[in-house]
Amino acid sequence: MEKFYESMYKLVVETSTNLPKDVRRAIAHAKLQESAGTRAAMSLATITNNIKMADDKVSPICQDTGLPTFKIKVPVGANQLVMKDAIKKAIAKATEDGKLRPNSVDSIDGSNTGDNLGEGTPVIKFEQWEKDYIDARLILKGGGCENKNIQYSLPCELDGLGRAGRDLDGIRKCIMHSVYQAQGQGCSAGFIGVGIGGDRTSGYELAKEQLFRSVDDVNPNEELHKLEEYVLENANKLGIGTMGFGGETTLLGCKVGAINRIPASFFVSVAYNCWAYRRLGVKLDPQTGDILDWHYQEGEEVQFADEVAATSESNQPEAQTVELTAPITEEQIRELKVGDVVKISGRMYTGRDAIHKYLSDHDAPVDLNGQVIYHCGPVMLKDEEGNWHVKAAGPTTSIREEPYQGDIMKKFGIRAVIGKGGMGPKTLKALEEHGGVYLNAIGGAAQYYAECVKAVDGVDLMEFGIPEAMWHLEVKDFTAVVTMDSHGNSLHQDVDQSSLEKLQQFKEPVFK
Ligand SMILES: O=C(O)C[C@H](O)C(=O)O
Ligand code: SF4
Repeated sequence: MEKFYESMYKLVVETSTNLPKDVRRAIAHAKLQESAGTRAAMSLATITNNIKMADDKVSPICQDTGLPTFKIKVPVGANQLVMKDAIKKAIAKATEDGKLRPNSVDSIDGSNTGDNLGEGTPVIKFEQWEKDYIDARLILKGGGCENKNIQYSLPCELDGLGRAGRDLDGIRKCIMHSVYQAQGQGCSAGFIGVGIGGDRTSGYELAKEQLFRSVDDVNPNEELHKLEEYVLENANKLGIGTMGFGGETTLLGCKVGAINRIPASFFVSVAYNCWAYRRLGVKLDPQTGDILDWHYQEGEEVQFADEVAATSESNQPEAQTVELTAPITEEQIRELKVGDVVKISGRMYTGRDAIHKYLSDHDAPVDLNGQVIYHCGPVMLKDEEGNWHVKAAGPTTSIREEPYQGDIMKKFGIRAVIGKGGMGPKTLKALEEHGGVYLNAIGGAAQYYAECVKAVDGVDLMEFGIPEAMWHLEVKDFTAVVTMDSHGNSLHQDVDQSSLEKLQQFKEPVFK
């Protein structure tokens, strides 16, 4: 097994940096559905540029490299303890090399272990089988989409769809609802794995297991196959679109599995995966640990080309492109409207969960008056001279900062926040009162945004760990879309409302 460590390192790096062929095809197909010049087309162009950049630089597709989860099938007699040790070593090395973000955080005191190793991380699950080779699969599922997983206990009442009973049609309603409730926050367009039955634990387990299926496989169970096709076709009529900006494609794949349940329980569990659907697998020699073959590599390879990700004014007559450099004035902010494209140059500060909590009851380490806060937890590497470099830096889900955001903007005079997925009514009200704007960046486009960062000028609050610290970034032409303005408009509120209306057309029974 002398090669097992090396093989696991390769698996981790490939999974984080090179999107599988089946996923690329689904994204390429989605891109064809969108009309040129729309926000959805612009987002998808950014996404495909980003996939290519990650390829070229062998760098993380998205900065959130998730909770590494390995599923390993072994022949009888294979030493699982040796494999576990080698996997942990490979994870620590990939973290040190900037291929994974240090993502293992103590749940009580918030400290980051720095190497992705810790109680419960990574997740490694072994299973014995009769075959004579090892099958190792890895999924890197980020937190934003993980937070959009949902479990239904039937019967239940669902927004827009009414009663979901204990039958195939009730299951159908739950799955349609799961796509609606995710909106754009899990970096749509997404993939869902659905587990029917089991208990709360095994139901979710089964849902995640579905994410290891190939995007283009055909479910051998005829009823489940029909359900998968139905959901894929109809979820795309909800109009949520890429990043929740509206558009033709909301869902890229739906896979459903079923296991038995006990009479009192009837769970439908949904695992939501973002477009950055990073899962790969290898077939290994059980003696040497050498890679014999890679999974998910069948079919055509889509190579995305560099392209200009632009919105044209013909589709959004009122929209404008505005260049901004901090410090920004209230007057400049009040001129912005939902739909405008903003290009930021100069300074911005990262701040996510720990920083927002900190700022709510402390002074800021820097003067934030007129400044821009970026909801981002980057992958950073320090060079030999002690200088920091950004390796991946896409936005994180902003709604988690909803309890703090408005108050913090007012307290420190912050004029713009950048994130993804939008924020709620409390922030919208604060933007109006204070003169602030919310800018939506393209979730998962971590290479694309890392390229906009020209220098790292400093860092504060490093005690929170790399993803949570306040990084001072010097950026050039950092592009994002105004989705909440200072006039009370929110694209997120509008898309949520219109998709709820569209969901209602799926109320009537389909599967008897
Ligand atoms: O943690 C992050 O950087 C992003 C997260 O995956 C998210 O989608 O919010
Ligand atoms: S930021 Fe988006 S693409 Fe990245 S892990 Fe989170 S949900 Fe996925």
